Amino acid sequence: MQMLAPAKINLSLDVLGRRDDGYHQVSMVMQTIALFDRVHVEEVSRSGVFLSGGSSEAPPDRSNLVYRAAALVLARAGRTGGVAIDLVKNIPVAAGLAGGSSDAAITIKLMNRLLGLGWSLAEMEALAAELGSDVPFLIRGGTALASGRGEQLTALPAAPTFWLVVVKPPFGASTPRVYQALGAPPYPGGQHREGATAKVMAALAAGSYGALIAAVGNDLEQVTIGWHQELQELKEALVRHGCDRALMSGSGPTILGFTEHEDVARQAAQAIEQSAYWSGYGVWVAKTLTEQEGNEG
Ligand SMILES: C[C@](O)(CO)[C@H](O)COP(=O)(O)OP(=O)(O)OC[C@H]1O[C@@H](n2ccc(N)nc2=O)[C@H](O)[C@@H]1O
Ligand SMILES: Nc1ncnc2c1ncn2[C@@H]1O[C@H](COP(=O)(O)OP(=O)(O)OP(=O)(O)O)[C@@H](O)[C@H]1O
Repeated sequence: MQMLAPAKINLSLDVLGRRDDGYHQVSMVMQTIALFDRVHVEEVSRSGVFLSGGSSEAPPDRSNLVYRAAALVLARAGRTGGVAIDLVKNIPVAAGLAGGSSDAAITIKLMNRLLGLGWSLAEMEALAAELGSDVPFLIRGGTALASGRGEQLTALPAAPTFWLVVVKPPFGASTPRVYQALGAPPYPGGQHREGATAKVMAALAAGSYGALIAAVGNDLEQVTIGWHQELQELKEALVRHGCDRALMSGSGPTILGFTEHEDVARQAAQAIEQSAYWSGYGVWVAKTLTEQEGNEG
């Protein structure tokens, strides 16, 4: 039994404050996109979790979120049997695209089905929250509002379909380091400014791509782009090559170019790929997914 695990992007990421437990209070609009890892699971006679595949940056050992998700499901379900899992990585690692979180979410969904556990989506989301803040959203995917530390979800109207040029620099960004560097409020821009999330939600309610790309924003950009000025240049290059807007995803360092047109996305992607200046940068083109499309994957 296998399923595709989609990458996620943040259409907005407002950091509202720092909590006592080391996390930050956030309000963000999350969206899945058609850039996928693949997870294959089957039952085996030996007990335990047997993981293969992965990549040099996400090796198939006990540190892998797929391993941790599978072990958690077996323990919580009280099963003594075993599963063999093969992971094919395509989503870049430590990129701000929540690849590991998506692999973990899909592992929970696959094992729920394979082992006939009968858990509801809400039950799976609760289990997912034990593995990371982004994991619950990836149980359903599509377009959703995430609050709390990112684990409290509210469904939103599906975003109008659009295309993304996804550019991953040849370096990663550590999510805890980025949040730590942001520190406590007040943040530049003012503590009581209207964040991007409210504007993105209004654009989604209106079904307007134009309003949406005017509204997108990410409070963590200032940290990661502050460390890597070339990311600002990359944003400008994507707009120069035809994208309507460019934004960092999650804690970065991946930069997204937004366009309604597949051909514009492919041309912009090709321009970055062929430029010696951006050598070593990984480039993908992906469209947005609805919850329904994610489930078919
Ligand atoms: C940047 C985002 O990907 C945006 O969607 C998420 O906010 C981060 O989600 P994630 O990678 O699943 O994060 P977790 O694995 O839960 O947390 C990793 C670390 O990031 C920091 N962290 C994470 C989420 C949050 N709301 N506040 C935080 O300060 C904490 O230091 C935490 O120990
Ligand atoms: N299956 C996996 N895929 C990717 N990374 C994994 C996996 N399992 C464990 N990891 C570890 O988790 C870290 C973060 O991985 P991931 O690719 O999900 O980060 P990210 O794209 O920055 O996510 P986020 O947007 O949630 O911050 C990696 O540095 C890696 O060591």
